[in-house]
Amino acid sequence: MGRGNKRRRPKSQLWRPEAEEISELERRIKEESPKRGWHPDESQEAPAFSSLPISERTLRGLEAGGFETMKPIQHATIPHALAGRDVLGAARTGSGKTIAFLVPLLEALFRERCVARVRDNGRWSPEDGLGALVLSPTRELAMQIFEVVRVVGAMHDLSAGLVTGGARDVAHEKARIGRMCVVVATPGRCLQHLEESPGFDASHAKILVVDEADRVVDMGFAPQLDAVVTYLKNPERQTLLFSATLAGSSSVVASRKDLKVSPKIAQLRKLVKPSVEFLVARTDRQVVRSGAPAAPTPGGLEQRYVVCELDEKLDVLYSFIKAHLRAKTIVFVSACAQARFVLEALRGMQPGVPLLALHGKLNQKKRAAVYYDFSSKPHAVLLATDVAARGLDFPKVDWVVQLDAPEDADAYVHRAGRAARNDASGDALLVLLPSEEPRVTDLLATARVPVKRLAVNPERRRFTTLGHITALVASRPDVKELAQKAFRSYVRSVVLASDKRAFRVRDLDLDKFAASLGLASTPAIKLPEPDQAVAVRAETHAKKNANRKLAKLKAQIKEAKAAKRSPPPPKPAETDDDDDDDDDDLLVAAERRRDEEIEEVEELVAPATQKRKAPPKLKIRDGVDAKVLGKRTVFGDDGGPALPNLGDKLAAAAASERPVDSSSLKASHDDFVARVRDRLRQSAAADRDHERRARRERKRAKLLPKEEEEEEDEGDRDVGAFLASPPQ
Ligand SMILES: Nc1ncnc2c1ncn2[C@@H]1O[C@H](COP(=O)(O)OP(=O)(O)OP(=O)(O)O)[C@@H](O)[C@H]1O
Repeated sequence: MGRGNKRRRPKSQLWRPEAEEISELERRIKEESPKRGWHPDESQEAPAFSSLPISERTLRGLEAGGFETMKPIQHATIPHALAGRDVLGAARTGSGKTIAFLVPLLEALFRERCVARVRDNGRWSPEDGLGALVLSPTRELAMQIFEVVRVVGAMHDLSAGLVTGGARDVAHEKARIGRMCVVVATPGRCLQHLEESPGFDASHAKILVVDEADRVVDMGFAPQLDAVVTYLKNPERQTLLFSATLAGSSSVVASRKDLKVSPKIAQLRKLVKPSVEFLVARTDRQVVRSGAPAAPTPGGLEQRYVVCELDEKLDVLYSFIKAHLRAKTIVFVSACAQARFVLEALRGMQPGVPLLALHGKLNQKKRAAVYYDFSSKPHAVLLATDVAARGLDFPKVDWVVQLDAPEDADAYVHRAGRAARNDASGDALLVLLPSEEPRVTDLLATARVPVKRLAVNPERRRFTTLGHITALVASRPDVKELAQKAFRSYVRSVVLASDKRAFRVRDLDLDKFAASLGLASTPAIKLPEPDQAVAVRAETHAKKNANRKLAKLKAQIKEAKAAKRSPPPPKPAETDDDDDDDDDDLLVAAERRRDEEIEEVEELVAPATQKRKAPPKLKIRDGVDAKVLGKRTVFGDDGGPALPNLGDKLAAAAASERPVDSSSLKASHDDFVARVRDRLRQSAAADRDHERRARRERKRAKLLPKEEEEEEDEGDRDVGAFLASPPQ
């Protein structure tokens, strides 16, 4: 239930008569609404929310959330949206877009439903079904929006529901969704309810909001969005589209004319009226309706990049973490398997800061738990895939480290935008391979991202994660399996990346990379030819989406047959995995696109009949050269050696943990490597057996239906909330 319920008093004591308030609001909106095309002056400070013609209920909700003064994007868009206009709003990450669309949404429903009740003039009312639909590309972002609805809408008599697919029980949602005035949803699950839930009527919905609108298109949700819109039949519908990169980084959209030509925008263009107000917040103070290029990342974000070899990345990360123990850091990697492996690897080294991982292979319950856990911790490291990149508002993130390069400038902007939110300061560090540097820095420069190269002092590279990781992988078959998966996932992400000028597998030293993950041999991997990568990617998606239901049905039939023949296989130890074949999990299919493609392509391109190349032998060098030992990079608090005092202090602190004497280090490392090599040889055969068994079990486990996990989640979380009191 909404917070407003606890403090409810008779309305007469709280509010003046609604009819009176509404007619005054309508009068003010008529008189005070800006002209079409208006945007705030550059010099104009954004005023308080109380200056807007909005209801006391919304004002109190805003006050309760600590929102008094508008942010530039709110100042620019809310007056237009209050006047009932369609809005296309673009502003940097963390600049307050959620409230920019929630305030007009709550106001429109308040005025509509009360007017409907008072005058019975055919406007929307709760009896008409859904009043407003908010679509977000990811579950986490939807959860976050829903939390803001609960705060800002706490004084309104509106019901609100969160519908995001995944582990939730569809039947449970179906029973309730028809009673919701406001639904915050992911596109896949929303469409499913529109198609299947008889009580869910969106035909009178007054408002459609699409948050992270470009991402919705990027993630392949455009067809679902189109399908959803066919259910919204109200000709008076108002549409609000928001995004951080709609107009920002890689594609500058400066006018309505550009809206027509940009293919990505063209897909969204259909959703809004031709008269849409297009507003871009260029800086923290400056809002323009059209205008010159500006950096798409927050002004308070210090952005740097370092260049290192692929096999040095874990050393770089470990050194970074040790130097920033009192920071809250998000580390982006390109695939779930990497997040899981790096988590295990770092945990064993106990760097002295809580470690968490957020990726698409966690079930929804765990993802929510990690989200809240990381949000509440003052210092922690979160290993994340792009699932966490868009729109998530983790409080006070100091650093964003992109350990694997982003696919493009938009992805960079969204990842980096997890820090320096809401006018705070923050730092972003991008780790690039030498082969990636020229192209990626070009892309960032074109997108006007001000990122500076950081020269890392090689003198400060002294330690390695290799010894620990090799021992860990040798002693833990489950971690070894993760390392192999991480290896394959990373390599495939490079092969399947669309920008071939930035990402080329031939530039990678795969043997060294495998060794840096503690693997005795380089895992065999069958890859599509580079010129087939795009086709493989597209085909994989099409197949996956088209065949989900059929695949599930087939799997169930197959499983039933197998059960008749033999007892069920033991459940695999790994319990985090979401079931990729979950029929209801439409969102995750797209959300995990990169990761899932990676998993699926493996099946597509490595048929059992194909001969595999024998994996090369373990490459542990006889001598101990700097590369094999790895390098420890010591960063100062500013991310590099720019502040020598602090950097030296940190280096000394790190050095005090482990001796720096290079000759004794070399001798003990030689000895260690020899022992590990013996152990590896002994365990290699056993590991191969284990791998085979695990692969078989995974295949069988994938065929198991998903109901068990969904039951576990049933009732764990609200599907909806009545913000103040249930609609009459
Ligand atoms: N008017 C305001 N006054 C104070 N704080 C605000 C205001 N509006 C938003 N915030 C805070 O700013 C932060 C960022 O807001 P929000 O998540 O809406 O940004 P966003 O633009 O949607 O970001 P992203 O592009 O990453 O989704 C939040 O913590 C929010 O509580």
